[in-house]
Amino acid sequence: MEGLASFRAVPSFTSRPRSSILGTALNPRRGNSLSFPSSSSSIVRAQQMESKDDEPEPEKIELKIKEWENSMYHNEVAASQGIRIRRRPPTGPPLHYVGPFEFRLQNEGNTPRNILEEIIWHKDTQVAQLKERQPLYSLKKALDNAPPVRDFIGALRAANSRTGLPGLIAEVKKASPSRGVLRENFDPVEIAQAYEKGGAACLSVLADEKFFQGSYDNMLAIRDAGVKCPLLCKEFIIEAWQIYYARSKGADAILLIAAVLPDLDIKYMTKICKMLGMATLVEVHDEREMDRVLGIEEVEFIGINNRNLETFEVDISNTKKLLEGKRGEEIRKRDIIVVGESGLFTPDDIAYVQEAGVKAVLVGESIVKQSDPEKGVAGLFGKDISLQSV
Ligand SMILES: O=C(O)c1ccccc1NCC(=O)[C@H](O)[C@H](O)COP(=O)(O)O
Repeated sequence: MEGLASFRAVPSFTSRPRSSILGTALNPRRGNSLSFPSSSSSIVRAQQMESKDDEPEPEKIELKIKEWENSMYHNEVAASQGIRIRRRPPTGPPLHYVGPFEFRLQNEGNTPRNILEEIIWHKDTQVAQLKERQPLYSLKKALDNAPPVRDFIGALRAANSRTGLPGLIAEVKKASPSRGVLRENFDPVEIAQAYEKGGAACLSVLADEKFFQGSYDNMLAIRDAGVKCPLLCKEFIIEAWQIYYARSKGADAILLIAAVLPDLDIKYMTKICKMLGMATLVEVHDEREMDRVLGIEEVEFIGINNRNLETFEVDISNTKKLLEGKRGEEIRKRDIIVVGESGLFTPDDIAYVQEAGVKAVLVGESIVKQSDPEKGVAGLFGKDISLQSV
């Protein structure tokens, strides 16, 4: 069950349908025809093969080829579902792929189209390195020593019934690409304890280091300090391996972003989470993503992000828009818990998304920036929602 490679049958070159956007070239090593992305602006460059001494081992070449095939296949499937984020830079087939030639796309370039794509490309490289250090079989063993899983969705439902307000997922976030550093004096445990005292039902802990200055150690430290709120590992998940990793660090829930993951990945990863007793928050931003996600029967927990992760634009009316009409009806019928995410600052904002139909909210900036985050929670809701209050 490790990653996509073993989950899907990787289509062979001969059996794979060749769409009009695919170019072809001869693969002398396999004696058949291969496909690589091409466009009118892409010029394929052929170079002389390096000397024999420079050649990597055949197994490594094979692995690179498989990775590249997978990534091309992923991009095709993703694009057919309207996903614009590419998993890897479109550098073309790996070196030695086609015998004496190295193919490389030129004008497509290695520049990510937006911040989300940049994050995903970085994540892809990072996960590959982490997996080498700790393969899935050893990670699975580590789960025996992981702290027990807590009921994330149950905690949100309980908070919602207790206060009559959306259950709060309070975010432990030092920085973000759109806002820069939010809090200089950042003590994750202190902040988590303050949120809990203030009445947060659950916490979201940023794990990404490069773009959010977060870490898995923060999550573990928060758990070790005795914080009882269930924890969402706020990470950009692209492989099943990351779910096991998050669990080993004490996560009770993970986030899957529909703008990044094809339906089959969402389905597969949701099943893994269920098996591990974890909750899966599936995040959408537009109608198309919402419809895709509602088409996946395993999904029971949906986040509507008011922030466009490609442009950073924030508009809380997005939550209302995606919950109107048939979509809202379906959500209520299936008793799916919806979380309103991002850009929530005032009691009026909370009332607005509650009116739209959310049972929970995910809030970072407005409360993490307060000198006293416990009071920040009360300020956000316009009243004390701590356990002592009700
Ligand atoms: O916040 C960003 O700049 C960002 C950029 C790229 C990908 C994700 C990003 N943020 C994740 C989130 O949506 C928020 O951390 C979360 O919903 C809380 O939002 P806020 O209350 O506005 O801090």
